[in-house]
Amino acid sequence: MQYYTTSAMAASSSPPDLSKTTKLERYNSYIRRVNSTKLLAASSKLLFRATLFAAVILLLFFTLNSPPLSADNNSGSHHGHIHTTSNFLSSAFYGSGAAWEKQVRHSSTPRRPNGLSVLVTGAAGFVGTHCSLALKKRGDGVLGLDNFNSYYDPSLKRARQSLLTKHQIFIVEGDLNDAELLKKLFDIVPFTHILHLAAQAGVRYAMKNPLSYVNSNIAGFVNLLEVAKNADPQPAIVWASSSSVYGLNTNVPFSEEHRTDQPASLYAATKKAGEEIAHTYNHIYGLSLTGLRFFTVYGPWGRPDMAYFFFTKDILQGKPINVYVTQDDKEVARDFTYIDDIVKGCVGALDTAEKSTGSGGKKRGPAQLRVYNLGNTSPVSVVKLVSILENLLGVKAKKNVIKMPRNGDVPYTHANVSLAYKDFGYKPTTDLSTGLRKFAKWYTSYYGIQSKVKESTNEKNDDS
Ligand SMILES: O=C(O)[C@H]1O[C@H](OP(=O)(O)OP(=O)(O)OC[C@H]2O[C@@H](n3ccc(=O)[nH]c3=O)[C@H](O)[C@@H]2O)[C@H](O)[C@@H](O)[C@H]1O
Repeated sequence: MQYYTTSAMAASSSPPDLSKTTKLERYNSYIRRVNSTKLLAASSKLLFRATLFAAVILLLFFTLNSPPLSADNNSGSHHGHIHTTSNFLSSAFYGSGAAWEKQVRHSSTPRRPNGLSVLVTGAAGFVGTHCSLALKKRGDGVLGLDNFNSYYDPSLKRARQSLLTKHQIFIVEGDLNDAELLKKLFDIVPFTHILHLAAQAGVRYAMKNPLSYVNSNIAGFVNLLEVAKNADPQPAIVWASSSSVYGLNTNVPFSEEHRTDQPASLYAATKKAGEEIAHTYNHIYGLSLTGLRFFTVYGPWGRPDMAYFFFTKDILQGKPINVYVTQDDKEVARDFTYIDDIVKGCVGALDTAEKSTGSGGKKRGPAQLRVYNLGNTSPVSVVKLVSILENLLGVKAKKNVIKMPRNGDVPYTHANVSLAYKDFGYKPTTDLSTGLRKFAKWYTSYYGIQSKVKESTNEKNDDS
């Protein structure tokens, strides 16, 4: 517009023609009017869009701040989707509402004198759920953290969450690698302890998705330790290592001073890395750290990726199962450990954990660093496990006995637990038949299966 005016004036060499000037002025004023109308229309469009955007954000904010959904949704894939969204939004929105903060505080507050205030990572997992309930029952404050990933059916995790909600335990939906979210939690609550159970579990899956192990068991753990070391007060940390760190060790029963430098799977290697990382954070920052080497934990609300669980499912559905034997046709065996015994071990470790000595990222003195076996001290072969299940379920299994593939599995585990016994009275009391009966009862009731679990078997005394 400016160009038109200037060039028109510059082109005129004769005396100014007033009628032309007036026309020009009229034209200019017309153009200005048109422009200002356009501007008004554009800005009201912009205003409308901005309002719409703000409304969507507010809607999201309130949706994410509402209390956890009851957990009876059976659609696994949906949960996978929710998980992605809330991870993305967790620190920006989920962790900033007043209602959300109130839930976090309420859940973490102990209800007994000198009660602990524990952040349980992996709270919607198998061991996490049981430990959270046990701690809450005795009056400790418990806040859960879980990313509800879809490694196995997330509807089972939602059902566990529902159980925890009934007991006033709140689970924050977020990822270990979300440092902002973790910091926020420590800003709100001065946790005395972390029970760190979130991990990428499973020995064989490590060949399919190796990076998920690095992401959760190494990066996630370091992220948690970074936040914990900067917290003031620093919490004491008890965390899940694994029997798999013994790898190819043939010295039995496995004792804490045996070698653990021959992992047979990437899973084992990441758990072993966790133990070394724990040493570093203890050494530099004075964090109190206790690693618990769990031996093949089983029981009600268990993990569907574990053999006892999917054997039960397949036996009941009449599907064949693969029973591994070693390359020289020997039976493969595990020191299967019942969940209630593991819970007692976790609580014992928490109760005897000394305080961290540092604060705000600075060490003030030497701190406690411990590692314990938590097993059953009584290995049982997989062949025997299957026969107990057949007996309990009253169904004959279709067994394919095959040589163990090269998948990271080790042939045998057996725990020596005298150290845990000495330090916090750990003493496993549930044999495999008793524990599997409890599992089978839960399984049939949870999945609504008519099959009646036998009240007693003759297996009780021949497990070992
Ligand atoms: O103690 C641990 O630290 C680990 O315990 C658990 O690993 P594992 O002891 O390997 O349990 P699990 O997979 O149930 O296999 C049981 C047995 O069945 C055999 N097995 C398995 C599959 C199959 O198809 N056939 C079979 O014979 C198999 O060879 C094995 O002998 C946890 O999953 C792991 O997260 C970790 O915590």
